[in-house]
Amino acid sequence: MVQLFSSTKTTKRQFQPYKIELDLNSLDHHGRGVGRYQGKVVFVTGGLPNEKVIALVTTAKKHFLEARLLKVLVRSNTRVTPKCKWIENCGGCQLQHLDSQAQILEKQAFVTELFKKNRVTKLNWQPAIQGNEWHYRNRARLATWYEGKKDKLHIGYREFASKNIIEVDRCEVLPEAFNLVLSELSAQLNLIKHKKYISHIEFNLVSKHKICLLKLTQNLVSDEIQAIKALLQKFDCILFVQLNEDAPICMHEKFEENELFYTFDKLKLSYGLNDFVQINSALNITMLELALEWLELTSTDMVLDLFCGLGNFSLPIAQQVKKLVGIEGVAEMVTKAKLNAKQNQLENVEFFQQDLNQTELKNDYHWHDFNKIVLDPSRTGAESICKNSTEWRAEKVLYIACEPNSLVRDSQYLLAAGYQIDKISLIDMFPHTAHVETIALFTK
Ligand SMILES: C[S@@+](CC[C@H](N)C(=O)[O-])C[C@H]1O[C@@H](n2cnc3c(N)ncnc32)[C@H](O)[C@@H]1O
Repeated sequence: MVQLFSSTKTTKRQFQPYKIELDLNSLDHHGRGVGRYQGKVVFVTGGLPNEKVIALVTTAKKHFLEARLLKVLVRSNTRVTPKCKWIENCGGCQLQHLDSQAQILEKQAFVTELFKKNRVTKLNWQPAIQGNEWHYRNRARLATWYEGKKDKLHIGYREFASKNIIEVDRCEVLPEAFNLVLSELSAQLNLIKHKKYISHIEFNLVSKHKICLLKLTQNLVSDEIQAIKALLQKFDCILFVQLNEDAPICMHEKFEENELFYTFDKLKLSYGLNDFVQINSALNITMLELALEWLELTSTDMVLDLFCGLGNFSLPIAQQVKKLVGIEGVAEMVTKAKLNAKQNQLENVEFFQQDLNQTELKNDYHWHDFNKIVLDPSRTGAESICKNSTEWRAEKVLYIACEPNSLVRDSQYLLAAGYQIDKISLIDMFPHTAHVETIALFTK
């Protein structure tokens, strides 16, 4: 049975759930089936397009209802049996009941529809980039909740749109190596006295290492650390601890920080446990290969990599071009990007720190200097930068988007500046989740 744990007291007025029968015709951006009932839009968790269902309304707002699936009356031929036993509650992989190829088509249709609303109809979709459907997350953070009355630490994921924690003993998108650790680690953590100081557990598969990072609100005592370390050693897993916002500390003397890296071809990219890196590392490689192919790089190219992080796109690009300039907002990431360039003997690169909400390039370069631009912003997108695109001379702009609404908004500026969408592809970075990642090439 699913166990739900809440860390907050609820004071909401009691709502009486009620059953409705309706047809569903699309999916929303959370992966919920969408239909109508008595003139109101209804979002049904667990429902799929082309289904007739009975659903339990759990929230009623002025313009919409939220409901959860009770029974499928007419079943979609894309419905499959979910692999995970927590699918109904866990906020992680809400699309597991939809066939994986149908997930791609639904996500593509969702992006197409967003563009269409903005009067963009020519997209030239390319085949989606896909990797492993399961066990693809190289990095995952699990939440904890300490239940004082029972002196029990619960470990799991947050429930959809809630602070509740769903306790899990395995996860289908975690590497199996960590599934083996999870239940024994949970038992071990429950044996220690100061378990309530553990706020999160993060698993990382880094180069050849398995790492478990415990985030703490207060220090554990030495015996507790030793017991956890010994348990993890059984699984060849390395323990790091991090007290609040301090840097993570490795509990194994022989482990060197420079052992945290990933590779692309012969390049070695080092990073720290708190740095941004792509979570699906296998698909990151495929994405980089596609980016290089679409950019059609030559030895005379001058390339600007905006939101460059620690150089994930910059370094592979720099190997093929005359000059690469990377810009990134976080100073520590700029330092890492510079170190990565140095350790790979790349001398045609420069990295600068700049808040890209400002549109002037804060260095010796001008927009006119670059004939190719890469944009890989976070979810809020690159609006300020793209507003400025009338000034660009670049013949190719490659936009990697983790939020389709931002991509569509920013595309309006690029299109107005004379760019066309040459091609677009879905990157299936997070199968079974509602997350939609795309790569789009603009040309002029
Ligand atoms: C999706 S990550 C991409 C990083 C890198 N391209 C990669 O593939 O690993 C977005 C990056 O944009 C940076 N960023 C976010 N907001 C920014 C801003 N306003 N100015 C500059 N960089 C920003 C983040 O620090 C992060 O490194």
